[in-house]
Amino acid sequence: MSLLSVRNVTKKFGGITANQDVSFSLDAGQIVGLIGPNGAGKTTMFNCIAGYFPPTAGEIYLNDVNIAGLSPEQCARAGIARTFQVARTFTSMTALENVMVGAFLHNKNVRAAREAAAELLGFVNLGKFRDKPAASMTISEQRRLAVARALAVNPKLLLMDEVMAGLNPTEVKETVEVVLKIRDRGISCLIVEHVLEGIMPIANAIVVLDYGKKIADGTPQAISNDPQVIAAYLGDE
Ligand SMILES: Nc1ncnc2c1ncn2[C@@H]1O[C@H](COP(=O)(O)OP(=O)(O)OP(=O)(O)O)[C@@H](O)[C@H]1O
Repeated sequence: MSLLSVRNVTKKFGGITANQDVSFSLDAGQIVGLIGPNGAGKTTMFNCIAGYFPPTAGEIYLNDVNIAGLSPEQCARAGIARTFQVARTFTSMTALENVMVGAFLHNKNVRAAREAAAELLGFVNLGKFRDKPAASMTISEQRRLAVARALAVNPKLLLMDEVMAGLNPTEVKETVEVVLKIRDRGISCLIVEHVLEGIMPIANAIVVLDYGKKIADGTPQAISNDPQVIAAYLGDE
């Protein structure tokens, strides 16, 4: 059985159809990339999966539970965590405190939350920032901090929205290594990304959206050779 199964999801905002009859699935232990041109509906799909918007139609199964229409907190408790396109770090708080915010979802004990947060900071290679304000970190470091905070809710599935955008090649490599470590920890990853050199080498599958519709779904190699994908997206890279 798939971990995540998106079934015929449509999301409309008034007259705009941001997602139209989109279906795809992701198995446990997989990294799946969600790509497509600006405005294709990628973030909207994330928002539907993570409970920020109810889909207008369709179902979203996490294992055998239909989570479509649940609140963000209910989705988080069901096992879905996410990062945002613009990293929402609390800049005046320390790195450790930022991650503790996530840990408190399951752990009301401050000491246990602090220990879990410290472990996760080390996991994303930010241990040295533990007691430093998030404002002192680079964009790349703040994105990994947001990843650590999302991991602190103990997800089965992590949704990452453009964590590699605007990073230099070294930073992209560091982020890719963290994504692989997350997968190796048993957490599946669904990643919206325009940085194809980051996502293509590590994804089990790529789902391509264009004008709200799914136009392709397959291995990175199959997607790279798909004429419709090249015309809609890869052609103008
Ligand atoms: N809250 C909203 N209200 C109205 N329209 C919205 C809302 N969110 C998204 N849209 C519209 O839905 C469409 C899809 O947008 P979305 O942000 O999901 O695309 P995207 O693929 O994530 O784009 P990008 O790569 O630029 O982030 C766009 O036409 C957008 O204007």
